[in-house]
Amino acid sequence: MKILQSIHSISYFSKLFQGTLLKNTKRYLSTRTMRYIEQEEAISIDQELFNDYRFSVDQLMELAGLSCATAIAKTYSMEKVGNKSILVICGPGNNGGDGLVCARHLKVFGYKPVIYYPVRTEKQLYNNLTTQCTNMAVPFLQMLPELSTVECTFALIVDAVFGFSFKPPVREAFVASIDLMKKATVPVVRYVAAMRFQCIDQSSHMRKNVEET
Ligand SMILES: NC(=O)C1=CN([C@@H]2O[C@H](COP(=O)(O)OP(=O)(O)OC[C@H]3O[C@@H](n4cnc5c(N)ncnc54)[C@H](O)[C@@H]3O)[C@@H](O)[C@H]2O)[C@H](O)CC1
Repeated sequence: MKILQSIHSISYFSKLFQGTLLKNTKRYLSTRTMRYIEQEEAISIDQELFNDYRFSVDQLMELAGLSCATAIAKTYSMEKVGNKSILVICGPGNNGGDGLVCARHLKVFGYKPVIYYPVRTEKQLYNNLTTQCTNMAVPFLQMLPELSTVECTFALIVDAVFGFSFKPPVREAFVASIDLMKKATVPVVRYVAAMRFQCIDQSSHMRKNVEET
């Protein structure tokens, strides 16, 4: 299995704080080996960004989505993707919001994102994000495509289903999406947005250590 990663977001944070690194992130930024972080660690980093640094949800979500779209553009050039689309599967929470932002930036970069967003949460933030995608001609699918359709139509899948508020087991509305991502042979892109790490994983939906490339 080949795992690719980008350190774009880490250098972004280094620059942002001009050496005054967040106490929770410091140990990650000081090492060259990246890894997935645990749920509690991700939550505490987010809390620090909100409470100590006074970031807003919109700001963090924009950074997460842009970082993910940037990592995709660096890893999967327009030439590699060719005429194919990118399927962005969005969950009901902020991780899904990150996915909507990612889709919008992918469109700006010249890709053809298509969104599957089966459970919409009625909040102004998400309504605004879906309006932006609609107005930018990013289509929303009413149904999850079949595996065979995914394999021939999409160059990759962006997994923006759950972040750190996920509590197993997966509920009915997302079982098919998770199953599709497990079975698909096209690359599945996912990220740990709280750290703005971009981890691009070509196979399963399970948490793994990230190899350095
Ligand atoms: N904290 C922030 O404001 C930001 C975080 N970012 C990213 O968002 C996620 C955390 O967001 P949150 O909304 O807390 O949670 P999730 O996206 O993980 O989803 C919660 C959502 O999912 C439902 N749910 C939970 N478990 C299940 C399940 N087993 N089956 C089905 N549905 C489930 C739950 O009911 C909620 O509706 C964080 O990881 C970051 O990636 C943003 O980057 C910026 C702001």
